[in-house]
Amino acid sequence: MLQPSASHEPLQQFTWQGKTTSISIDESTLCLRNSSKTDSKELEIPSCHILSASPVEPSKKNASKWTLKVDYIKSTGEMSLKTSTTLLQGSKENCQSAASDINTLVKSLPNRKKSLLVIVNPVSGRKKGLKTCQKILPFFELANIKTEVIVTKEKGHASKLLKEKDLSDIDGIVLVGGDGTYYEVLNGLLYRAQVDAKYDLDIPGCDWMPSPLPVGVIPSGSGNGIAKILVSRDPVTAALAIVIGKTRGMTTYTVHQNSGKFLTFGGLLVGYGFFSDIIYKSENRRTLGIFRYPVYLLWGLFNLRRFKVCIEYEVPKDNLTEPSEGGASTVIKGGGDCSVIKGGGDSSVQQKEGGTPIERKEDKDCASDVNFGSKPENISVTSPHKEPVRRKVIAEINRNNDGESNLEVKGQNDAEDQNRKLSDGESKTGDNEAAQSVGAGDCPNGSVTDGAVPNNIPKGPVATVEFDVADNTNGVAATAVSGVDRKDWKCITGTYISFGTILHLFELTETEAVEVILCNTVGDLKDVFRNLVNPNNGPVGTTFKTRRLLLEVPVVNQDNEMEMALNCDGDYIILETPIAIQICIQSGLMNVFCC
Ligand SMILES: Nc1ncnc2c1ncn2[C@@H]1O[C@H](COP(=O)(O)OP(=O)(O)OP(=O)(O)O)[C@@H](O)[C@H]1O
Repeated sequence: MLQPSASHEPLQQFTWQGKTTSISIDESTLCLRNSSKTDSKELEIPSCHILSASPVEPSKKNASKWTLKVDYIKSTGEMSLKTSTTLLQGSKENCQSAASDINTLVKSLPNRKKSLLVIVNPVSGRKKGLKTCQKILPFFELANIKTEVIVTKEKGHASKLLKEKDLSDIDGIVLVGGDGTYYEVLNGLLYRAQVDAKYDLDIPGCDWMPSPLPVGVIPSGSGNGIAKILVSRDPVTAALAIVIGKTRGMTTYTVHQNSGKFLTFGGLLVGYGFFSDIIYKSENRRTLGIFRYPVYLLWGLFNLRRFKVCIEYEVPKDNLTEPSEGGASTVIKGGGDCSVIKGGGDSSVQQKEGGTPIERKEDKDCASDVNFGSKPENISVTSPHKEPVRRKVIAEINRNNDGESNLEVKGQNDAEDQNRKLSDGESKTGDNEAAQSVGAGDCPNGSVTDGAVPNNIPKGPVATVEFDVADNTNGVAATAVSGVDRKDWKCITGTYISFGTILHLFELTETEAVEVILCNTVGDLKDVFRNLVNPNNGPVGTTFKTRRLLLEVPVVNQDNEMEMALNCDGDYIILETPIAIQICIQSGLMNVFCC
């Protein structure tokens, strides 16, 4: 039997387009050469583009020539793949042995998958998931890739399935759906990877285990943002890219509550406000298909909600991107040894003696308070509200002989102290060395938003300290987030109509940093949509890059009802209490088929 040759030795002589032709194949290329001319290549096909080869009997009984049929993938433009076929005539033996050799070689290619689990969302987009699936399955069959098809029965099915199913015989997942289906698959796979590795999901900022299997996306949703970025919105191109088998790592994020409690994985964008309102509201009008987005976009523009937000973010060491100019934000650069700060309309900043100088940029339009604690031990105190309603809480500090402090809340003071408004510039400072973070859970009915544990407390159970506590009904989030080393962090506080990483996640798989876009004008929003179409349009609103951020948002709507949807990819989760959340970004966690 003729073996495929690593040095392009011809397999056999055939007739191709009327010319005597030799065919050779190695790991990189299948090559047809005109035998009469040396070195004249007639057709070259990358080996990974070959679907399969088969010997075809002559249709006429007495005909001696058989046909070698080679099905392969052809690029027909940028991000467009089609199938094509070439036919060669030869003897029965030549056709059979060449077909067998080609198939053996293709099967041994490292990127060629053998068995795929296909998960179909029958309700995504225009409910064409099953039809789309039927359209693409023959390509996998042609490429001798086994498939197992599972049609989801309800929301959450895909995620649950991937958490539980035996996947040992499967070497790739294909989803037929939209961004929400990708979100489910990603959550199922990454959750499973952490559980298998016995990782505790409630530890933000961990180096998570990557997905054990690559994921391919066959677009069948409404927006299909993920499909567009990875390969194409054309299902055939997407399926053929999976056959070729090239993969890459994808940036993903985890969302945690202030306490560290894990909320979700995600891989496309995360946002609240305008974007999540559109997704959340339009969910009830799925019958409109993709048109629900423009309809609710208009609705959203007429019902714009604005949010006072405080974001603290880590500055990536290799990528010190300053927030773009012009945003309604206040930024403290440098992050010297400053401690504390407090609510009220105008912020006050105190710098510790001998600390790194603080440079402050301020936009006068911004009603904001800013604080940035430079040391992990510092309490960082901020309030996203201009005039927060506050309550006092009496807490007792116990300091043991090793200098460790414990804070115990003893209770709130009486009604006359409630709703006390802090005067501008009023501030408390604590010594950096002794200060400790105070979490939301430490206080009844609210979150500590101001205060630091003074250092001059003698050892032993001692002091009583008063903390100002944000009133829950005001929706002020906890700000003293524990357990985060914020040495190289910055803070932006302002009023925004939305927030998101807006697809840029995909572009930044190598740098480990993602772009955060804060929109504070309708013009910014317009630019965001322009960027969705063409991500190279440049910065929008206030833009910065980071790997990790703490986000504090009030979650009340105008009627003082708790309601805030956090939009994660094509899906959302409802936040029901004032919340500070951590978003941690890690590159390369998801392995995805790409072009
Ligand atoms: N069998 C099912 N019945 C009802 N909902 C399902 C089912 N299977 C999956 N889902 C849910 O359907 C929702 C929509 O899916 P998906 O996001 O993929 O489509 P889409 O919203 O049309 O597309 P896109 O997010 O790209 O705009 C997802 O939240 C998913 O969890």
